[in-house]
Order: sequence, then C-alpha cells, then structure tokens
Amino acid sequence: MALVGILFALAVIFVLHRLLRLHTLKDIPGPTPSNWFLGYVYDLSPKPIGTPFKEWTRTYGQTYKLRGPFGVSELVVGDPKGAAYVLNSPDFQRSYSDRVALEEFFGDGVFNAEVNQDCARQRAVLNTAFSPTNVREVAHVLFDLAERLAKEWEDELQQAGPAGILSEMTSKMQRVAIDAISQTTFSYTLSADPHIPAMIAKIADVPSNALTLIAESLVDTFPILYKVPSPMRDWTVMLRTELGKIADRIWQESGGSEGGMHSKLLDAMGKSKMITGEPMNRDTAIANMCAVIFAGYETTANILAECLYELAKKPSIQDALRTELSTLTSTENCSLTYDDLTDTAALPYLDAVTRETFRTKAVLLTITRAAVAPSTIPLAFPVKSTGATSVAVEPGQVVNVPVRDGIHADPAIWGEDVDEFKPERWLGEEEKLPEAVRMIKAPGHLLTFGDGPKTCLGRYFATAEFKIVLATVIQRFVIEDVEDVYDFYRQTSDTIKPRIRGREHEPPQLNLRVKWAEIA
Ligand code: HEM
Repeated sequence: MALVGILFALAVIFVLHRLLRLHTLKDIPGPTPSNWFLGYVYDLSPKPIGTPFKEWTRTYGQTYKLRGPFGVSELVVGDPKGAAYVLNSPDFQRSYSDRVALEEFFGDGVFNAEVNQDCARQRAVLNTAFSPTNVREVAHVLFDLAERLAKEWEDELQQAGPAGILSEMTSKMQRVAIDAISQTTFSYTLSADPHIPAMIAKIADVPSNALTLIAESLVDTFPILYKVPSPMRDWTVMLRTELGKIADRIWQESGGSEGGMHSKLLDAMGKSKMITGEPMNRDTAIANMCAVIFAGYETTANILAECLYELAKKPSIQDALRTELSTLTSTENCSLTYDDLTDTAALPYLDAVTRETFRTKAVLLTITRAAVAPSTIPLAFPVKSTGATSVAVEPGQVVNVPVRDGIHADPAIWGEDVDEFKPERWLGEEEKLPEAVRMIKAPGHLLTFGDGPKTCLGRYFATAEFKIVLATVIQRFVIEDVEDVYDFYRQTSDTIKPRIRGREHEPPQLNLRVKWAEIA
C-alpha cells in the first residue's frame, strides 16, 4: 500500500514538473486528443498507418504540438531543417522513457551509448562489425538466403498450374531476415531453432486490446510501467536467457576472440580491446546480440514485405526492374554480384526503387528525442499560426520527428505527387531533387535510418539485404496482388504489421501470388 502511495506521489510530481515547464510551447498549434487522460497515442495507435500525421501536417503545418497523457505537450518537428538540427545537436538525446524501455529489454548495451562512455565505446565496436567492407564480405550469405527462398518458390511452382502459388510474405521475409542477421553476425541459423523465432514473434505481436492501448498510451509518461510484470516483459527476459545460452556456447567455442568465418559481430566484440582499449564482457556482448537481432530483423523483413505488396500493385515497375536486371546479366553473361547491386550507375532503377521504398515504407513512424539543454530549433517552414522561424525548447521537452507519414510524405517537401510510389523521382541528378528534400541532411536525403550520432548501425547491411532479395525475386518471379486490400498497423514494438481490411481481427498476414517470370 505504501509503495502504491509513493508511486502515485512520484507520478504526480513528474506530471506537474513536465506541465510547469511547458509554457514554451503555448504559441504552437496542435490537435486536442479525444481522451485527455491518455493523450494522442490513444487516437493514433488503433488507426492504420497513413492517416493521422498527414492530417495534422495539413491542418497545423510542419511544426505542431501533440498532447500526451494529462495534456503534457510533445513537440512535432516535421520540418527538414528542424529535424536535422534535433537529430544532430548534442542538446537532444534519446528520451528518458525510450532509454528505460531499451535498457529493460536489451540490457546496458549500444542503445544507451550517449548516456555512458562505455556504451559509446560499444557503438565504435559494433560500427566495425557493420562497415561496408564487412557487409561486402558476408554478402554471399545474403545471396544464399535469397536463393533458398527462390528455390522454395520454384519447387512449389513446379507442382502448380499457370495460376501460380499463394505465398504469405511476412513469414517468408522474416525467415530470410532472421537468418541474415544470425548467420552473419554470430554464425548461427536462428530459424532452425524451435524457440527463438517463436519468442520474438510473441514479443512483436502483442495483442492490441483496450488494456495494451492504455498501457501504450501511458508508458511514455510513466516509464516505470516497463518494469511492471507483463507477458511482454516475461518473453523478453526469456529471450535474453535463451539467447544468452546460445551466445555463451558460441562465445566459448570462439574463445571470446575471433569468431567463425562470418561472425562479424562476435569478431568485432572479441576484438573490442583492440578497438577501444577495453575488453567486452559476456553480459554486454549478449545485450548487444539481442539489440542487433531486434533492431535488424523485423525492420528489414517489414520493408521487404511492404515493397513486394507495392510492386504487386504496380506490374509496370516490376517489368522495368526485371528488364534492367536481365539486361545487365545478359550483357555481362553472369549472375548479379554485390558490386553490381550497390553500383547505382550500373543499376539505377533498382536503386530508385530501393530509395522510393525507403521513403514510403520507413519502419519508424517517429524518432523521439528529449532536450537536455535549452535549445532553439531553426525551421525551414515557419510555424503556421505565428510565422515564427524557430522554436525555443526547455530541457526535458520531448520532440518527435515524424518520418514515414511526416517528412517523407509532405507535399510541401516532395511535391504534389508525394503519395505516388514513383521511383522515377530518384533518377537523374541529385541537384534536381526539390530544394526541401535536399534539406534532409541524412544520407540519401531520407530519415529511414535516422540521422546524427544515433544513425542506424545496420544501414549498409539492411540495404544490401534488401537489394539482394528484391533483385533475386523480381528477376525470377512475377508478384501479383490478390483481391484482399491490406492496411499496415504499427505494433507496440515499432514494427509494422499488415492486416486484411474488414478482417482486422485475423493475425497479421500478407498473401501475394507468385508466378514464373518470362525473361525477354
Ligand atoms: C530496413 C531496416 C532498418 C531500418 C528501417 C532501421 C532503422 C533504424 C533507425 C531509424 C534507427 C535510429 C533510431 C534513433 O535514432 O533513435 C536505428 C538504429 C539502430 N539500428 Fe537499425 N534499421 C534497420 C536495420 C538494421 C539492421 C539490419 C541492424 C543490424 C544489423 C540495425 C541495427 C541498429 C542498431 C544497433 C541501432 C541503434 C544505434 C544506436 O542507438 O546507437 N538496424 N535503426
């Protein structure tokens, strides 16, 4: 009882503290949530991706205010110049609630890098593991996994008639992605393990009901909720324990030093002393293995599956891509290599489809930071109601950079065709991109992998995997959509799940038709 009282008192102090210093946002416009107690997440979460943030930008402009639980204000900066500032300035760090969540799930690993020096050193170690040179070295594993998928479809197609086969894409892409991460980073085929993928699926597929929605709405304001026993927390602890056993075995087999042939992460962690002057201990190594699996598995699987759905609806894009790929292989009379796929001059259309997919299917809806010092965020688009060209924030202010339905989907940035999936916008000279797009300072003028000191460590790996799988599939197969219409929903674990419109109660699924491609 006393504990409940203390927790309640802490909660009241926390909310008052946040409310009292939010006068700085009083001139910023924004929507009123339907539920003052639970705030905007309560309105956002049950809706499919693609609506609320776009609507808010239309009404309030690029910079506006959202109300969290108890009316606490969060700033939204959907402005390319403002976003570059927030993501690169030392005045902003991961928010307290994000850090509690990440530490709770993964332990004290790379995700907390800005908080303590030790974590910063870990980022240096992991960066080595996912450098472009290392990705090139492990690319053959990615080609083998793409080949395994193609072979499975070919075997099924041998038995099928001209109508082809129906294939559930999320599970197919997840299998490729989990093995890509586990084989290349710690020499282990996770999909062959009966427990691990099932556990990860359970964590990612937390059922959406009134209780989880309330918890999701409140958890940012009361991060202590992450510590309350829940099925998701239990699964996470079990996952770490199970992964810990595997990691121990692999760590011991490799002698804690140079790992097996492709175990880039283990190699780098084993060489930690050489890179940072400090050896990496077992617990930290396991925290990092969990972090890498979580950060890199569903994200890449999601984006691949969503791309195939998009291409299924756009046969002309598939045809153009297939022609480009087969022209290169027939001219050179050999199969595609990693160097071909990453050479934008050799395969410009593949690169354009990749960039357009990364623009329209970015997995994180928002990237969240909190101010740790007073700061003034410069804006390219003035605040709609006041015309101000900057916003001042106080320490503690939560700032959201909206990616997929914000900066990546704003007609003021991309032009009136922003809602079209149009790879052509990326063809030609970089200078021809709209000026506001060039204000997005992140690599490739996209925020899909974030920007600044916390930029995704796996971006070269994810891009290579994406291009290898996509090129392999499109070269050999035609992907067609079926009658069902799919909407995509954000899950609590920041992954994206497709559901059939009108049958949303069914488990996530994405069924597409696969047929032989006729090579011209
Ligand atoms: C298409 C796939 C992927 C997407 C869209 C993606 C996106 C992101 C984003 C947006 C961030 C930055 C979050 C922030 O700023 O707070 C991030 C961080 C991270 N990503 Fe990825 N990622 C992908 C694949 C991968 C892969 C394959 C790996 C590992 C092999 C990976 C490892 C990481 C790690 C370790 C971090 C944390 C970096 C840090 O906190 O210092 N990601 N990712």
